[in-house]
Amino acid sequence: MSAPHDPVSTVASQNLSLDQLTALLEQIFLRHGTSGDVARVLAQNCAGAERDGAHSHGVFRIPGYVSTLQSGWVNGQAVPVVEDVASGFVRVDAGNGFAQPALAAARPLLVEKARSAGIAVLAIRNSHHFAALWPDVEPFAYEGLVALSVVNSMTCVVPHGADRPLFGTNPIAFAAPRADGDPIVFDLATSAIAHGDVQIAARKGERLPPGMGVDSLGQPTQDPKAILEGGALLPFGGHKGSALSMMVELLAAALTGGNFSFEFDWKSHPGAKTPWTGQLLIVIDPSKAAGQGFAERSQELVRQMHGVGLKRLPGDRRHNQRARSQAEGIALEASELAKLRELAGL
Ligand SMILES: NC(=O)C1=CN([C@@H]2O[C@H](COP(=O)(O)OP(=O)(O)OC[C@H]3O[C@@H](n4cnc5c(N)ncnc54)[C@H](OP(=O)(O)O)[C@@H]3O)[C@@H](O)[C@H]2O)C=CC1
Ligand SMILES: O=C(O)C1=NCCCC1
Repeated sequence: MSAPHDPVSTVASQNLSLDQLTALLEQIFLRHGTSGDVARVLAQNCAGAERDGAHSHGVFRIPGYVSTLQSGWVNGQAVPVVEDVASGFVRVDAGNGFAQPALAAARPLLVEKARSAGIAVLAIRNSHHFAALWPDVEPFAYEGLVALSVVNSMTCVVPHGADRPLFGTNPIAFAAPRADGDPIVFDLATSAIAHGDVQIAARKGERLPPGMGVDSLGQPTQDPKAILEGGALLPFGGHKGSALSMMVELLAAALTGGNFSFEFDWKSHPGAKTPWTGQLLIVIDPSKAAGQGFAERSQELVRQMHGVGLKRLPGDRRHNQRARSQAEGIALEASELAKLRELAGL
């Protein structure tokens, strides 16, 4: 591991390769009771998020993973049970384990079904998702498939027109191949801001932009601590984001057999940090569609978007950061790296 000094800020940082960071995180997961399979999948996911500059769901989340594992809230040894239920439908019971190993276990069958039927659904229940959602969909697009996924989280968002929280931050991620470039990918919370970004702002002592959340009295606030301590978030885009959040609850929980965001009680389980919910994926094989090749059509859309002055597509920032991380390594603050090494028992 090299140990350069960040020339811009006064914070010392160290740069790790993706393999080095993945190995370190894998060691942490193993040390805190996960199986080898679970450790590998979670470490790759989390290191990939950090590499792409998705900081709210990168190594920032590791203490939360450790806490939730130590508390016994989640089963780090769970073996997902995959059920082949219909020509276009796969179900997985994640066994109170993490969602990503459940997806990994079901993935070959899901892809086989999507390619033969043109479309396939994966319904994951009894699962914990503590990560960014784009890593779950992006790989499908690199294989020429279109993928959409939703996952619900924990009650902290006030539905539009209501006065108390009910929904989770409920992200939606979408990935589609294009002919000439990285896939088109977006991944967004249906809350005005992700819960992780509120935690990061609180930690840094920063105020939030207006319109993100309310305090414990339901009054608008820009103080992240007031949102975290008895307050709540708002959906993005008023009634529109609220409707999407409701849809996520229906697809990720009602359709999968998982918990709604309001249905699990982690307050009586000290140390629990991970929402115990469900996840839905829809995978489409665009080669079954009519007309010109899908990837060429999506490339044409991108060309037209650039033609009207668009500079940044969703995913561009991540891919630029990925290229930087590949060239220079993944920069971690020295104190952050020291904490990870301690958790790994080094
Ligand atoms: N597991 C869970 O339960 C939850 C996870 N999350 C995760 O939190 C993460 C952050 O979510 P959120 O804060 O909503 O994400 P952002 O608002 O930062 O970004 C949402 C999407 O919009 C794109 N984007 C952002 N700004 C621009 C711009 N100016 N022009 C064009 N595109 C833009 C991003 O691309 P780019 O990435 O390239 O910036 C991204 O695809 C997500 O990964 C989400 O999955 C959130 C809630 C719950
Ligand atoms: O940032 C969020 O919002 C969440 N991320 C991980 C799971 C809980 C909600």
